[in-house]
Amino acid sequence: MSSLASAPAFKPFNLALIQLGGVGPNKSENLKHAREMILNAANGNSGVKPDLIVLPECFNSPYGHAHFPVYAETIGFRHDKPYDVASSPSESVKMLSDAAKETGVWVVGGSIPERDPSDDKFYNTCTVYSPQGKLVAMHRKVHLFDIDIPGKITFKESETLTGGNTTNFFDTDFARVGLGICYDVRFPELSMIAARQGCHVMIYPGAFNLTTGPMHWKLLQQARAVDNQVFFSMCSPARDMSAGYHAWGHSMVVDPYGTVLVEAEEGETILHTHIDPKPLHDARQGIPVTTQRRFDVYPDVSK
Ligand SMILES: O=C(O)CCC(=O)C(=O)O
Repeated sequence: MSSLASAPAFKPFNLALIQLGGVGPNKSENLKHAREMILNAANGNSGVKPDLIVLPECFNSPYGHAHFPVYAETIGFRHDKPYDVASSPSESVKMLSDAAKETGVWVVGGSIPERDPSDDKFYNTCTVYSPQGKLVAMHRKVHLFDIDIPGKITFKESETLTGGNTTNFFDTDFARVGLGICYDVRFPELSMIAARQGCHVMIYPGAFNLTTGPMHWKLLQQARAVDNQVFFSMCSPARDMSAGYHAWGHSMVVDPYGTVLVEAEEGETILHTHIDPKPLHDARQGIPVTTQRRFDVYPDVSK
């Protein structure tokens, strides 16, 4: 959870999504490659450096409920307490913080399996770093990916994970950014709350699959973008058919009209986009749903 002080002014910025490939069983290799890709992304596109770099869900370990406890790291971050990265027990936190500091860019560190020693539970957790390398925000996936589509895909994150119980955003000098992870996108409440708390952009590291990816990956991002008149972006791992989980890829950025600004294919790539606040302001002015809500008709969602 983050402070509800007024949101920063929304300014133009450059966003880079790393559709990371080659995530395998060796965590040190995964971290090394993710770091190299952050440095590559920070070199920018035609000399335009990004302000914010995003990694995908579960970037330091294979994806699957059996892997989470094996790869889990203690992070120990709390939004209401100062956090010292130098004494963090998490090697992933240290790498992400160093990479943010070295490049001078905001980093949304995808997600990693987290173990919280205070309750001895495991979470799917996203951490966020300022350009000074400070860990400023954290989001634990709220809605666990438990689905069963016979003959296609059965997945049960709740076998080993616990869902987080907070909504989260962070403030930069260019936008207020709301956080979610993958399956969270299916629950409009999370992004609706973030938008009503002043978020301009939603970033959801994610890893849809070859069944639900073609069905819903783009549709859900467009829906959440249009519902809330915000920019919406999900960053996926690259597809690896030799891995246990086949990610859909297709990382993308959608504007507040629902227009897809950029979309990857399935392989490893870095997507660079310029985010211009104008479509957000134009959409809200021209189709003013954000001021036309009838909370008298649905008071249970008015808080
Ligand atoms: O919602 C879906 O279809 C996929 C979700 C997912 O892969 C995840 O939460 O990791």
